[in-house]
Amino acid sequence: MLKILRESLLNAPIVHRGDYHYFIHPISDGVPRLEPELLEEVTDHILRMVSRDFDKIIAIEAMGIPLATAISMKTGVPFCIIRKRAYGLEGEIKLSQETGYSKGELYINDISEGDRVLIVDDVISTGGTLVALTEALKGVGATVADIIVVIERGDGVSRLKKMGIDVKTLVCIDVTEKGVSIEDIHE
Ligand SMILES: O=P(O)(O)OC[C@H]1O[C@H](OP(=O)(O)OP(=O)(O)O)[C@H](O)[C@@H]1O
Ligand SMILES: Nc1nc2[nH]cnc2c(=O)[nH]1
Repeated sequence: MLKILRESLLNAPIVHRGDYHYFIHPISDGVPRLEPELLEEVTDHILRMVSRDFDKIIAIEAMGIPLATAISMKTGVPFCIIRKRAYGLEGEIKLSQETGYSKGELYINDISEGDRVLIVDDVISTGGTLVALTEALKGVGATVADIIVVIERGDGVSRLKKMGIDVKTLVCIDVTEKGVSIEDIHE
């Protein structure tokens, strides 16, 4: 299982973003092209790992979007995108995102008290993005049914665990300038 994901990660090129070794992969970048077989392998696996008890899917721009689209079409559940630009709508919530290589703002719209959400994203690294997002959702009064992230690197998952937040991932990798190695695959 997860054969296409595993092989494609082992072939992922690495570039430098400052001191950060950034891997490039179809699921996390859309580059090189995302083949439907890989998207299907990953989203079918996600649906086996999560509870089906959610009424909204939340995707973080940009690379949560193809995952959320596929999951939405398979489940019939709508998705909202946490955007990197403001719309100025009533009730919009702004949060600060900090990753290992970037800082910016994210904007939440159309999530309300009582919503049961599935959060989906491509990568977790420092966990900065998910810490900010889960805190904002708590403020809104939404319930997080599950958080599922395809690729785990770094200590973000344990950082969230210490806060009492469980993040499920499909694969845990290590990244050096030589490339990606697989530490654990959650089949
Ligand atoms: O755990 P963290 O250190 O917070 O990193 C994880 C975040 O980094 C990537 O987002 P990025 O802002 O690069 O967006 P992209 O999807 O547009 O590549 C990824 O999609 C996560 O949202
Ligand atoms: N594509 C990609 N996305 C990331 N998000 C956090 N770290 C990374 C990384 O190394 N590569």
